[in-house]
Amino acid sequence: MPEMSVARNELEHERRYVAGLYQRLDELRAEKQRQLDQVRRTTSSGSHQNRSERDAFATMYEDRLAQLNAVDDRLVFGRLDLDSGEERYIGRIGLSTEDLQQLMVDWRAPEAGTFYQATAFERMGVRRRRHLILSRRDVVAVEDDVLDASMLTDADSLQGEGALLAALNSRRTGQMSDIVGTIQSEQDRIIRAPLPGVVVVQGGPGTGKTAVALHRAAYLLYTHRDRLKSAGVLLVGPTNAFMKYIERVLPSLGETGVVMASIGSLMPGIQTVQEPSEEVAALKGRLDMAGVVKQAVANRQRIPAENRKLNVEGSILTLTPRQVRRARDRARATGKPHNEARTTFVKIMLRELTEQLTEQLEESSGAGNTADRSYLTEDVRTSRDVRIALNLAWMPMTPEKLLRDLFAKPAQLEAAAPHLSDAERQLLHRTEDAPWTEADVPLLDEAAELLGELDASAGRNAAEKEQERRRDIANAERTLENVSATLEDAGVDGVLSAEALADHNVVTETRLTAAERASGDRTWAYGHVVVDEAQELSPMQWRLLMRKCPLKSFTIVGDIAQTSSIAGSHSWQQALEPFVGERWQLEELTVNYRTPAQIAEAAVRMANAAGLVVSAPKAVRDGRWDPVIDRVPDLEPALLAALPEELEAIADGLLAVIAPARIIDQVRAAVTSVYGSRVGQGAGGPGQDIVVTTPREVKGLEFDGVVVLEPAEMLKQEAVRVGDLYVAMTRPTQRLRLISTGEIPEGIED
Ligand SMILES: Nc1ncnc2c1ncn2[C@@H]1O[C@H](COP(=O)(O)OP(=O)(O)OP(=O)(O)O)[C@@H](O)[C@H]1O
Repeated sequence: MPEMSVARNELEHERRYVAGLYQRLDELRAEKQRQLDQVRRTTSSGSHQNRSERDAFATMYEDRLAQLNAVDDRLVFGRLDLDSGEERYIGRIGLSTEDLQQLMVDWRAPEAGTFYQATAFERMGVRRRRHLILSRRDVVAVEDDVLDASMLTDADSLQGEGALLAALNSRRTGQMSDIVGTIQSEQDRIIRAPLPGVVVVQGGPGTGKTAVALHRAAYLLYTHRDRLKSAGVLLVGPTNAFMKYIERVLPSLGETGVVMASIGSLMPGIQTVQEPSEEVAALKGRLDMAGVVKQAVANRQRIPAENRKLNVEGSILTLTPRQVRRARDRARATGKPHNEARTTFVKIMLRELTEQLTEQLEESSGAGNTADRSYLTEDVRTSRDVRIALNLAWMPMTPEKLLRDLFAKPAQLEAAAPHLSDAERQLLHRTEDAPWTEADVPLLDEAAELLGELDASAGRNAAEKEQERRRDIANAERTLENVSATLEDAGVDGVLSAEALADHNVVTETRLTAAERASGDRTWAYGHVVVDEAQELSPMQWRLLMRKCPLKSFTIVGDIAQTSSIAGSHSWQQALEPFVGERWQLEELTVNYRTPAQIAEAAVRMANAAGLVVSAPKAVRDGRWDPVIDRVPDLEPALLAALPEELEAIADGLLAVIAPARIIDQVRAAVTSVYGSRVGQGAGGPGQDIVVTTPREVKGLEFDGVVVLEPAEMLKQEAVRVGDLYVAMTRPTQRLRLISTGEIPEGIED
């Protein structure tokens, strides 16, 4: 047969197969919808068990339906032809026929691993790897890697090059997409690394660190469901804009159970802004701030300087410093947090004061008079003087109040941080009504740890809630016992047994509640934490994250060379040593998938000329353009003149104008005056194809075209690092233009 018609036949074959997969997906969807409607129609008889039975099923069906809907786009992307003769299709989820014939394997299943790992040198039983390139539901192309010995190629060559390049060249939308069809083997190794321990993924710009972090979260949830279903996975990124940029990736991989949070939003109920001063952020990020917070709490447990007279219903009692000190020491010895230990302190003090009162009354009314002690205790407890004295000695305290006072009242800061210089204390000073910042979050969390629940009854509520949750789970378990084997629930993998259904139900029940409950609970202990752009974290932020995962199971991704915050890290060793010692493992990503070679090389030359050692990942592709450089007398007219050309070059793709913070407002105003509502912030919103932003905000994002304004200023701003300019120059997927009224930093021009 001529080659062309072979190819056409193959394409036809795949089209038919893929159409069959979609048909099965639609059947499952319809079935789930029907089951959901039925459960919703069932009126509950009102008993707790019936209601929770119904809710458990409704939740399970909703969850499945959401998953089946989310995987519609490019449902399948690969096929393996194995030595055994088996043809194995790889897709976003597993699919089977009604009688349990496997139609497609989930990409995370062990049987799918070879799709990403097999090379011509190490075939792993694979004869041919086929990439299916879909547009919506239709197969538009197939691309084969033939791995048998007679066609031996370079083992390092990229897998599915055509599919990969098509993905890399596609226009950016302001929302990251998954890379599940084209994961490369160095990335796959990291995605499938074992769950325990700390894995650090270091890689230059565009090497897929964020992509790897997200796919790893999905992989871990799939592979270690049993361990992670109730504890959950936390994914932390640098900013809200970044979280928005990546928010669709996990659902498209069929995962909704990950708690995603920016570093500034980790204190439930507290809204934060960026810390306006870098120096303040660095100071608040220092590990010794933990000691300052600790001292501030201790200072709220005060010994009066002298005796104090207290009026209790006309009797005058004496409170001595010695009494307070003894009660304080005994309360501290409980090891409980401040607000909880206060109960002990108050109990001791009330007892002693009641004894004093009893003695006084006995003396005045003659020995042998046995006054009702409980009545006297009440008198002491409700005395205004006593209340004031006990509060002065041991004030109940919220983390917010502690920190507001600490930063607004110089005397308190001096008492808590005598080791700081006057200048440092001055940096921390601010008014009581100042907004919370990202750098405050670890301090608030630290304070919350040391203070504990404000209200003793809050502890009781938590205990009650926990009891209720156990009751719910017990109910769910009874529900499952009641499920008859005839209830053939067609799950994603076809008809399930009653046992599988039981498993599924428990998973669904606890996974959903885990994610929901975890995100509102400051003290939640996660089973795994993924940290993106981790180079920016201050030591105090690390300390906070380490508390969130007592098992110390972390995936940490970042690039030390891109650190732009002065609170951030200079080395992974330095960042992690205080928390996990040497117990972490470094993985590196070496290929730049985002930036064309000409632009990536200019960024590296610039970094090297500025004395920064950067890992220079190998760029996958050449671009059409060298970086364009404009030296101009006036910035704004030059920018406005350049924009039409840039927009045209990227054919209505996404364009970012990155400017130093000093001029960002005027630049935004100038661009908006011409382009109006097309101009957005962050990664851009719907209908917005131009973004005006600072290097700091652009971290982790990417655009088809980038215009960098005043590059020399971005370079100069950072005394020892070129982070900002390096970050800005490595954002484009197609085209870079630099506009400067001053110098062009060394190295950019070849
Ligand atoms: N295997 C792959 N297949 C297709 N696209 C990929 C692959 N790996 C990475 N990419 C794409 O390359 C771009 C850069 O990836 P990503 O944002 O994860 O890089 P990064 O290392 O986090 O970069 P930075 O450090 O600059 O934030 C993204 O568009 C991503 O989808």
